[in-house]
Amino acid sequence: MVTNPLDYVEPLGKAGASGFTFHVEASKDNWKELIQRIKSQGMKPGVALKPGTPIEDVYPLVEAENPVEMVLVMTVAPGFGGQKFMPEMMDKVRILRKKYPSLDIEVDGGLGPSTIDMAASAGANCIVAGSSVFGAPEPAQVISLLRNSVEKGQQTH
Ligand SMILES: O=C(CO)[C@@H](O)[C@H](O)COP(=O)(O)O
Repeated sequence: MVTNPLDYVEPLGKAGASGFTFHVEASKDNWKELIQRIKSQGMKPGVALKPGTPIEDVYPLVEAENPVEMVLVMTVAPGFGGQKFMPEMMDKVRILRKKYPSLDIEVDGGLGPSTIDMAASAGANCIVAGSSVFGAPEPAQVISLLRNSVEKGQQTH
């Protein structure tokens, strides 16, 4: 998480990033400008929210005339890898999936073989996984397992 996301849009666009996700908590006054600039750099805009932030805070950004295309539900406090997954965040994912059936919904923090089914069945279709993949003896196997769980979850939504 950065506090001044606007400063990073152009550098990341020029570096070739395909997406740019900013925190709703850090963009209360300039999210419309951020989305416009992200798209003008050819990137897909997403908005993230911290565990303590109500899900309603992202609705205006999803329903805007020029909307974000992904919502990232943080399942740990932003800061570092290796934290414990917060299952109570799945309520946010379920609410979003019901309200926006075709929206990309990402989860980030503590995702791995023991938690992926909770996220996938709640409706998440994009997964950020750090330690469960990079700490695995066979990272490809963990990635396959995560992917299979999400594909299975998608069939029920
Ligand atoms: O950057 C963050 C949290 O700030 C996350 O992207 C975590 O780094 C994910 O790591 P794991 O929880 O999967 O280890």
